[in-house]
Amino acid sequence: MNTTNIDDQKRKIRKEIKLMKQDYSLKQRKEMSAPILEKLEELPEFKEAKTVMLYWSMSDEVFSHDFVCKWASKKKVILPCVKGQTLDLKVFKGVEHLVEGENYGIPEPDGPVFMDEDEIDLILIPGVAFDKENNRMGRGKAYYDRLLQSLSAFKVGICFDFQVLDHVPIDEHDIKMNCIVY
Ligand SMILES: Nc1nc2c(c(=O)[nH]1)N(C=O)[C@@H](CNc1ccc(C(=O)N[C@@H](CCC(=O)O)C(=O)O)cc1)CN2
Ligand SMILES: Nc1ncnc2c1ncn2[C@@H]1O[C@H](COP(=O)(O)OP(=O)(O)OP(=O)(O)O)[C@@H](O)[C@H]1O
Repeated sequence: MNTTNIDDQKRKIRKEIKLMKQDYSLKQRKEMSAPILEKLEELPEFKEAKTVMLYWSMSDEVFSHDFVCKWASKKKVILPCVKGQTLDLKVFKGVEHLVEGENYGIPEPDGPVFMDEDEIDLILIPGVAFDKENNRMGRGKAYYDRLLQSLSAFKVGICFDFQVLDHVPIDEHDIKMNCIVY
């Protein structure tokens, strides 16, 4: 199978998942998110982690805002910042220090870039779809694929249950998760 074909398959899945997500209100999404985040908190790798990279959820993802705030007083919490084709990492210092990011307007920390990538013990990664073999597909910009190439942290994919498929198409760049919580 050639790459174009895989990109086509991914595009089809992104469209299908997008339709399923439209069924949920913010209230429902928060209710669906709580038990997923509780599972994450039970993971030994999360409990032991001192530095974690989380994400500030967009309107169709597992709701993470309260989770980020909750854990920021107990662990060093890093968030991704869009910088051209790549992601910068910055330490979360509170909601009042979030600014609108470039391109997608996702809130991200202001302040200096966090350079100690090796210090990150665990990284929580949202995605459009995952499969039982721990494969992940994202929004199609390969931001996380590029970032993960240089990180050795424990990788946890996170999504709603309807986003776990039997099989997601993968190409040579895609990096597997260590586990998925949903
Ligand atoms: N919460 C969160 N933060 C994140 C990511 C993410 O997936 N979730 N990212 C993970 O990479 C990076 C941002 N990447 C993004 C890539 C695409 C789109 C997006 O809105 N895409 C449109 C269609 C594409 C387009 O605009 O051409 C869409 O999905 O509808 C948003 C963020 C860094 N921060
Ligand atoms: N490390 C990489 N370097 C250069 N190009 C890449 C890399 N990883 C993926 N690509 C290319 O970028 C495009 C998008 O990749 P892909 O569909 O895997 O992104 P994604 O994992 O869904 O997105 P994201 O990681 O942003 O959530 C593909 O055409 C892919 O071949």
